Amino acid sequence: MPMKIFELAKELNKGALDLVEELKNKGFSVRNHMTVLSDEEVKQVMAEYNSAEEEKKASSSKTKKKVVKKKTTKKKVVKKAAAAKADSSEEPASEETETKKKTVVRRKSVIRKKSSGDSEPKEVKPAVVEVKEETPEPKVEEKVETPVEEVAASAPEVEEKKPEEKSDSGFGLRVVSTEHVKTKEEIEKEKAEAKAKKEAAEKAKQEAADAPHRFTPVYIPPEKKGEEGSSESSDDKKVSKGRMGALASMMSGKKNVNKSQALTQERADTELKSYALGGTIGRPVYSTVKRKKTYSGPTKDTEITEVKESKRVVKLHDGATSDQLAKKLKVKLKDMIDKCLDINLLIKSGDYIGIQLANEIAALYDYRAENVAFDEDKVIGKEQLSDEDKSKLPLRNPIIAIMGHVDHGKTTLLDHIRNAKVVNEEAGGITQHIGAYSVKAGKSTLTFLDTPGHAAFASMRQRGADVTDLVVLVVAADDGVMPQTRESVKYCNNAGVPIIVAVNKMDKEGINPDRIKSELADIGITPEEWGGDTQFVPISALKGDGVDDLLESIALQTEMLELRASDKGNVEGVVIESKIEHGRGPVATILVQSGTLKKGDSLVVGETFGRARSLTDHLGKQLSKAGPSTPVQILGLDEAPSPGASVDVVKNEREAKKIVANRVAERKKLEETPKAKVSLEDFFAMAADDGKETKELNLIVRSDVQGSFEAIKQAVLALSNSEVEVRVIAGGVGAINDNDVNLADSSGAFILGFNMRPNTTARRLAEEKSIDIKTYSIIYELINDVTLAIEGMLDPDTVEEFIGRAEVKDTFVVPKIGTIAGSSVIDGKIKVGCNIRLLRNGKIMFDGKMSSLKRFKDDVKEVKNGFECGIGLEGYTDIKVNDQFEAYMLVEKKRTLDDVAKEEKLAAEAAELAALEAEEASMEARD
Ligand SMILES: Nc1nc2c(ncn2[C@@H]2O[C@H](COP(=O)(O)OP(=O)(O)OP(=O)(O)O)[C@@H](O)[C@H]2O)c(=O)[nH]1
Repeated sequence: MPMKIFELAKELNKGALDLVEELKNKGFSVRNHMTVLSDEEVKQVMAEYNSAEEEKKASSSKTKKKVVKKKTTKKKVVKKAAAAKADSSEEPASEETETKKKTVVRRKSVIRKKSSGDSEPKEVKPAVVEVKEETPEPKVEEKVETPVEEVAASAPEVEEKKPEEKSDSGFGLRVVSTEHVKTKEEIEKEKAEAKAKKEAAEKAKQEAADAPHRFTPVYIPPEKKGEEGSSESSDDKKVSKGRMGALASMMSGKKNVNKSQALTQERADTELKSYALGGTIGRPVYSTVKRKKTYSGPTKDTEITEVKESKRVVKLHDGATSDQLAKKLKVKLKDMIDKCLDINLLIKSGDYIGIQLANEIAALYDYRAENVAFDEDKVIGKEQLSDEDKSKLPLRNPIIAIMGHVDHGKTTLLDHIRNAKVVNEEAGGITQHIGAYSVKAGKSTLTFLDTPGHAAFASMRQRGADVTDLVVLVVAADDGVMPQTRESVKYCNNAGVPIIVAVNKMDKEGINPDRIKSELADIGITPEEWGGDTQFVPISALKGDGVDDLLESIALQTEMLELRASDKGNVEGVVIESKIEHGRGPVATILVQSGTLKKGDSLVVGETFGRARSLTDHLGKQLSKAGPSTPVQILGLDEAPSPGASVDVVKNEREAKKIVANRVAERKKLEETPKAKVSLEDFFAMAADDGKETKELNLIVRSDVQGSFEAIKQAVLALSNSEVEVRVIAGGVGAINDNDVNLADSSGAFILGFNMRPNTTARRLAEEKSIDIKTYSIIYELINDVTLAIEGMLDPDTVEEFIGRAEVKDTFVVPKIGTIAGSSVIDGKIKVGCNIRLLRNGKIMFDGKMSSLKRFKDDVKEVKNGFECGIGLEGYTDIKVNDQFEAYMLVEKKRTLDDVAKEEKLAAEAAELAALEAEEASMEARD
């Protein structure tokens, strides 16, 4: 019965397509599994199939043996493969190679499983698979390189079996070759060819062995880092590392890219963008990527450029703070401070440095400081004369000041000179109090500076001394050298002003002029008759005795000084006194020091300016001009100038205003400059260390208006007490000037400004002399600071502070130590180092220091109430049972002015009581 192939395959329990293949091989004319086989064909196939089945059964035992054999072969292959690993590649004909060759052949075979389901194919399959597994892929590739003839020669077993299988296996297990199945002849031919090739290869190999050695490139994997004997250079490593790093970055997606990679990426992005833009504008837009220029090797030698000499200048307006200076010098402040120490200069942040000092500091850095502040001298046109030029100038009248202690007769002497000499000689004239006047003494004319009253004496003295050529030191013969006498001497020495001593009150009885000479000689003023150079003139200011001699001596002495000044050129002067008079406005007495002041001149006086509308001398006479050493009173200033202020004549009012504006600006700038805060207490801590016998607080007070000056003066003077005397030795209305600073320097006084600041030159001077100036705008603060200063000068009170009491219970004598009192603390505590009193029935037996304090045998620091202890006394052993110890500490307590006031009140009351008692006693005695 005809059947379709797939039906027959089903019958035979085979795959339809397999059957199609088989039938094709057997020469059946079949196209596919749907091909219909004729009845005969079906029978033929069935017959063949059955005979094959029988044959298969009969040969099943034989097949098993084959399998075993295959297994053995496999084991052999594995073993040989392992052995081959150890063998060198120089043994191409080894068994391993044979196995591999087999493998190569088998790789080209497809193993089909018999559909009968018996165990045989199952056993075969793993066998083949195992062979495959035992032959790793890379090895197969290696074997591919093996000459073909070798493969052919070494694979006879498999190849030879193929025809057998084909012939007798039928539908059994078969190795189906996808390639052409070679015939015997072909195999023989191939063998012959392979043999010939092998011989040729061996011959070539032999020739190669005989030939000279050739380098064979061999890949050596990179050695591990740190491995010894690494042949890889560091550069190679770097490159390799770089590449690997880049690769790693790419793999990880990290942006760990170098500059060039970044640049490339940037370019790529830019390009991408441009393409994107191209979509809209029709063409790609390229932008230039600026490549950063990098230094790629030596080009030019680097030259250190020196700052030109002309540029090594720091320009300062009179000065600068240390911070500003460091900035201008382009150095760190800390470095500058350190460097300044090299020149023994201690500066700190915020310190104001004047131009001179700034120049010194700048020099440390090869710079120089240039003052670019408004050059007043240049505008005024001041000239510095040489000594030779000065010696050619005409002589001028001497300026004389009178100094001395309170009530020694200064005013009396001045009055006498003025009344006797001025009034008498200038008959009919009415003397004007202008603070200075000139008198005739022989051929000379002497100009005396008036010193109005005790209160303002210090101020006038200071002013006078600074402008005076000679000082008459008045010393009362009945009183001798007193504090202000010494102070005057000190000041004159400091200013380099010669002295003539007027020994006054010679009319008094019981005086001892030699005592004065002796006392003054002790402070360096030695009389001529004692070998010194100071004239001592005995006078009586009250009676006028010796005054002519005094004037004569003054004239003589000043003649020797050869005082010269030009009556031409720039006018220079100083303000002696100033006030505002009702109806006249600001009035100032000026002492012309150089040049000739003319009526109508434009003036700059301190921080004010104006025109000299009128010039009046001390006799009230109007002058058209005033030459050197002439005191004149002027009207026409804008404000009342400060005493001591300098007077300059300028071209016109415009220039005067310019100068004044600059001075005001300077002052304001100074006010803004942070100043080191030093309390008056600090000052006095230093002053106290000077070891002065008497405690005096000398002050120089400058204020904006006379009223406040007087108020301040009265307030601070009122703070004087039995221990500290407050003295206002100079001051008044006006800016703190050079003279104030000089006076402070010589007298150790402190400068206080109330609504007043130092002028430019005074500030510089104070800086040079390290004089601290304190300024206030509230009187209370000023008074408070002075109070604190005084309190700082007061000796502290030592007060007793009770700390405890103990009772003696027993006494012991300890060798080398002495008597120890076994005591019980009954109040407070007993402390080591405290003072201790021994009381016996209330009587003080000992008052001193404790030598030891013990608890049992141990030294202790303190023993509290209720505990027992052993007490030893320094240098005292007579301690008895029931005695009491009183422990106390001596504590220093700062005293205040209130304390002093109370003490003084108590002292006054006690003195009054004592006086009363004394009076009563005397009355009783009389009765
Ligand atoms: N006996 C006598 N008394 C004199 C003489 N000179 C001054 N006096 C008196 O001493 C006192 C003080 O004289 P002043 O001239 O006021 O002394 P001062 O030094 O100017 O005093 P202050 O201005 O307060 O510093 C007055 O009572 C004078 O009369 C003198 O030569 N003989």
